[in-house]
Amino acid sequence: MSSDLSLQKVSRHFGETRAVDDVSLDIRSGQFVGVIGRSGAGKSTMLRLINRLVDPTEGAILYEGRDITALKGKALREWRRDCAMIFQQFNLVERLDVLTNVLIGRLAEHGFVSSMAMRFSDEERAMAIQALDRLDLVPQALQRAGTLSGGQQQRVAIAKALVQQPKIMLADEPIASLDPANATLVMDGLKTINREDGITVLVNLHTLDTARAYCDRIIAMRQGRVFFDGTAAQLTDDVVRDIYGLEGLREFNEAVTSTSVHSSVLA
Ligand SMILES: Nc1ncnc2c1ncn2[C@@H]1O[C@H](COP(=O)(O)OP(=O)(O)OP(=O)(O)O)[C@@H](O)[C@H]1O
Repeated sequence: MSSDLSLQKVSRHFGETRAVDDVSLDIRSGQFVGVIGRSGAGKSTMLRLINRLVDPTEGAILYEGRDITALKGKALREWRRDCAMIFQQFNLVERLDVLTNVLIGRLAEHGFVSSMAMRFSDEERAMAIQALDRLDLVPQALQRAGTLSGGQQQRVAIAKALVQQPKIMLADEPIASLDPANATLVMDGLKTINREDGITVLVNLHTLDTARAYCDRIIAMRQGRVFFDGTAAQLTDDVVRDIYGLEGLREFNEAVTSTSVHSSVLA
């Protein structure tokens, strides 16, 4: 298949710490993949490796057969546009309005001068409004981003990522700071984009039932390694207990009761 993402024996060490340790994965285009694991398991580092925010110590990452770890300059900027990143803390400019924040997602397409002036075409504005509409945020378009709720801000971040017209969306704990209702809206937004646009989604999550509710495939990491890679149905409590021990199962279940979200898309 031509548009697969492939991690081949990828490791990233920070001093003595093996944040990601000999990970090999093939991710088919259009999959919705959840990455779970305890704090420090290597989830963020794995997403950052794919987006090239960090470079691997060893191994290769291929996309459509091309080694993206070798990209530089314009090619690297294009790769970062192709794999949009969403962060736990939204990464918006709070003093700017929502529409402008979304349009900032288009800057990778602009030259230096037009970027500095933040000049956008009518077509780009229409694209941004359409993205906001898909996330039910048109009424907030002219509001300052900092005045929105956390869940709304995260949906703005998704709209901003959408106007990049990415092939992959990497979401690093996108619902960790949100209440269950807002978490559901954000996960539903990601799922809709995945289904309607065929964008591959890789999302780091710390709750099992969110991963089970939304993901075609769940990857569980522990100490930088992949310990489980399968479907939600295969990730039974028994498997979780084998992977993380009784304490791990309890920890996940506690997280589930405090922040569980349920998919309205899948309902
Ligand atoms: N820039 C860095 N410098 C040094 N150590 C790092 C760096 N980034 C990550 N690490 C270490 O690598 C390991 C994996 O961290 P990572 O953030 O990828 O885990 P995680 O599973 O995403 O955890 P969390 O859920 O807490 O974000 C941890 O031990 C962390 O301290």
